[in-house]
Amino acid sequence: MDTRDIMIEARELSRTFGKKQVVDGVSLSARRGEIFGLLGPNGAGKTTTIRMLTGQIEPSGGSARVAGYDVVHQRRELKQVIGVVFEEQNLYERLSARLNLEVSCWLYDLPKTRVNEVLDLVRLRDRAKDPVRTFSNGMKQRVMIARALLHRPRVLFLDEPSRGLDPITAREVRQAVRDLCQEGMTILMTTHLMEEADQLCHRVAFINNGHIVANDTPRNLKLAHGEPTLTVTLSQTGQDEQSLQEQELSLNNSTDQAQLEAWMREGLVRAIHSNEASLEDVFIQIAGVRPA
Ligand SMILES: Nc1ncnc2c1ncn2[C@@H]1O[C@H](COP(=O)(O)OP(=O)(O)OP(=O)(O)O)[C@@H](O)[C@H]1O
Repeated sequence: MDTRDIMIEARELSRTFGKKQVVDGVSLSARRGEIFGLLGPNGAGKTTTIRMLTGQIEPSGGSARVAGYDVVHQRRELKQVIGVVFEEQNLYERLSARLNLEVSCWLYDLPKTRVNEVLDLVRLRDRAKDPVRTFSNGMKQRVMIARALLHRPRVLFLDEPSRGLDPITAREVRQAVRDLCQEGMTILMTTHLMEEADQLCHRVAFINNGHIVANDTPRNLKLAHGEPTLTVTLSQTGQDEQSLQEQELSLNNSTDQAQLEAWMREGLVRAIHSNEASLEDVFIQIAGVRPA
């Protein structure tokens, strides 16, 4: 792989606040066009890691480069190639989406011609004239993403992009993230929603107590650590369809395997469905705690 394709690279990144070690030796890398998910429970160190990678706070140890720039020594260059969207919404509610973006263009000396392009990227061009206060939370989140894209960043950092959103608006935001990735953007996002990460991220790192405890594709993690199960639909001898019942069996458990063989021999099995382990199951198995 061409090393120029590595857009985010952290090596043994650490951060203490007072005596508290909040991030402890985090190493990770993300390639161009990849959506990388940093997953973990509250207080795990996700936001602190993003704040270091975006040059907002200095690491206490280790190093990191984003789009080739050192996050401590090349902060000015770094700011020009990254976009950052944090959780709190800080839009001008009374102004239209377009005006919100134009104000940012004016503040940062960017061409206003870019506004239509970013509105298209987040699929909000048709609502551009409406005041932001009339938008759903998902639409507001997309305006914030649009604003972070005005200066054509190469790497986008999203902290909990769907926190507090209902499932439909969260889906709109996920679609916007996918669209950006199609355009070649590298995205690092934090989330404690395992299903969201599973659907969206090419690669995820589990972080717990400031440590990365796993780092791989969601599929590999589920294959390596997840316990697949079977849902078996049974009918009891001499009874009709009404008395069907479902049982869940583990594929890695010899007692369950013997049970399934016995049911098959007795002709009780009506249907079998296989269930893949969820990323949440894997997280609990590896980290020993729930992700949220
Ligand atoms: N400026 C600070 N001063 C002192 N402690 C801090 C500071 N910022 C974060 N912390 C502490 O560091 C730990 C990790 O916080 P961080 O915000 O990185 O976690 P997180 O994984 O993003 O959690 P959440 O999902 O709740 O946002 C927490 O215990 C937090 O209280």
